[in-house]
Amino acid sequence: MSGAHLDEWQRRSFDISSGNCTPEQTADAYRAHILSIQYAWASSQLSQAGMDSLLRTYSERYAAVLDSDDPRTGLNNYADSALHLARSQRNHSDKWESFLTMESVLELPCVQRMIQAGKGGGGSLVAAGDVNISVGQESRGSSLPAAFTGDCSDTALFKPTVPPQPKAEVNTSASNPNSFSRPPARPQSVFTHSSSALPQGNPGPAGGTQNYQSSYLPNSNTSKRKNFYNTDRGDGGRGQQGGQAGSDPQAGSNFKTAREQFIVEQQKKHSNQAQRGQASWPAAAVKKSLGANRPRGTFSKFVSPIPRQEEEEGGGPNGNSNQEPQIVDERLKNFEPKIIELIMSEIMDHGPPVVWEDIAGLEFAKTTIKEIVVWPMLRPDIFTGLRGPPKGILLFGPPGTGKTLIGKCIACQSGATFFSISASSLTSKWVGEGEKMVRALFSIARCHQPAVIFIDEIDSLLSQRTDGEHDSSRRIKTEFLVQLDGATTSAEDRILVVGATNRPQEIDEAARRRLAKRLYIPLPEGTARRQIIINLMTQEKNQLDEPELDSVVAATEGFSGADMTQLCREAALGPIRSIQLSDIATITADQVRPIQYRDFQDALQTVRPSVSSKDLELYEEWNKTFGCGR
Ligand SMILES: Nc1ncnc2c1ncn2[C@@H]1O[C@H](COP(=O)(O)OP(=O)(O)OP(=O)(O)O)[C@@H](O)[C@H]1O
Ligand SMILES: [Mg+2]
Repeated sequence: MSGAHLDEWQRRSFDISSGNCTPEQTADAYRAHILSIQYAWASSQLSQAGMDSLLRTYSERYAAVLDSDDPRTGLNNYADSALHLARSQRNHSDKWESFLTMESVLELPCVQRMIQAGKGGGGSLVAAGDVNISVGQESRGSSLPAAFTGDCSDTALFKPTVPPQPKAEVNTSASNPNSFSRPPARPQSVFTHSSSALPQGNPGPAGGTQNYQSSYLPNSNTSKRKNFYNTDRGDGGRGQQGGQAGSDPQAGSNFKTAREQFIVEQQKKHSNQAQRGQASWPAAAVKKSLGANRPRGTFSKFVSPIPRQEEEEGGGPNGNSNQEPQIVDERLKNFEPKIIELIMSEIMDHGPPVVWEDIAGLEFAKTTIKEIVVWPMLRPDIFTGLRGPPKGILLFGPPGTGKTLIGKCIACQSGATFFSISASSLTSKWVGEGEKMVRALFSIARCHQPAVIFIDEIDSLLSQRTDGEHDSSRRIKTEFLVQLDGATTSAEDRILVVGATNRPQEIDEAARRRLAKRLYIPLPEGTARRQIIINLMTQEKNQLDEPELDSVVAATEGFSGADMTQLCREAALGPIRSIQLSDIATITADQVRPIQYRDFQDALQTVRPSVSSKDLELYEEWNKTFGCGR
């Protein structure tokens, strides 16, 4: 190779090995390597054997970058996300149809140009600035050039309403089975380079539309280069059309670009399905393009709307006896597995079990929640029509009064699928992902009915919408309101949203309306505080008698449940503090003295109520205005 060429090669190799390259840059560098190898061979700077071996190595590396769905090393994931972003525009409407029909695609100016070029014969099908999709020459017996036929696999992602007619004449089932390129999820020729700034040249080897020509290549050996291109055209043709082999059958005989392989497989599948009278190849294309080989873990059933087995056995989506997973797939097919996985990880199975008796006081709130959550879940047949439970509950009150505890209790006692969602799990740095998460959350909840979606600190998610706020958080809120309103849920859906907050005044008024049952969770009264102490003290050795207990209860007026817990913890440390330092290493657990009244007195010196009376007034006020308590 020439010096300039080698310098360039060296620079690119250094870039790749530096580890600082993005997958796109790595792919570009490999692509450039491949071109350099071809040009070096065409210019007699490289032997045939050398070219074969180098080409194989670098094509494999390039294909690995294309196919890898690791976002740090591959492009497949990128395509996956991008395509999902595009597809998510469909929202929940299963009846959505893309405007991309066969007719509308045919009317596109660039397609018209290609058709014209194809009809004209001999002319270039693709202009220099045009995209990278040509895979060969005009298909025989078809008015469409093969370039366009290949492109159909891309548009198939948007499910054209008119399924493309099978084109048996371009079926290339006789293609080389030894191909080492896997079908790419990102359908792009290995040799594709779409830069319009580069001079137009002949298509590169293996049928790619490579228009790139290195400016520093020596001009010698023009005839060989020409021959090379002719050879490779033939080679590409072999893949696409079963045409004549190139002058050197060894050259790239095992090589097929990832895109070629992809198209070949699509066409094969397409013609098979056409023979069976089916037209489901767009779905197959989606599946292929989105890296179906990715390990999906336990959530695989949500990903693929049409299982591969079914396709190959000839059963259509309706011909399967296993109907239930199909329905689940249908409802979740618009969501990325990643998002579904994230939401599923928020399902709370069983934490430490909490029973209603663990919650001291709060009788009204507990009864109301049982009415709304537990009974309707048990007897949905009775709780219908006007008796139907509300779709949303808001638990509000000072900090530490047991709102989260109630949430945990609902999780354990309701028998519903319990999603415990934090605002942070619904927000994402990716634009558009936040609202997708919200949509996915409700869709998954719909699939796992009856379901309770518990959102702690809901104020951070549904605070008042302001002009200055970030657009994405605004969209998340809007999506949430839409979902809460049940516009996309039917009346029979048994999904309950329970929000908890200690800042009810910050909640958006639209959200407030949707959380119809607003329950005040106040500071515990005397009996509740007493109950908390008894509950906690039964687990410990203590010598607290009734009058002492009464005086502790009296001394803790204004304490929240959390403050009471803190007081008991502090008092429980009293016996430990009374142990001599010299004994602490040797004393047995039995020798630690029981907790006594004096420990509580000491603890009361350090533990103070965490809620001020001024704050309390605000809650009381809000409860009077918006609360549903008596
Ligand atoms: N009514 C109660 N009965 C028993 N324990 C309680 C009660 N209220 C609070 N606690 C105790 O206080 C701890 C904190 O309560 P929790 O986390 O439910 O408060 P919260 O109302 O969610 O507070 P925040 O608004 O700050 O989130 C609980 O783990 C529990 O130990
Ligand atoms: Mg809480």
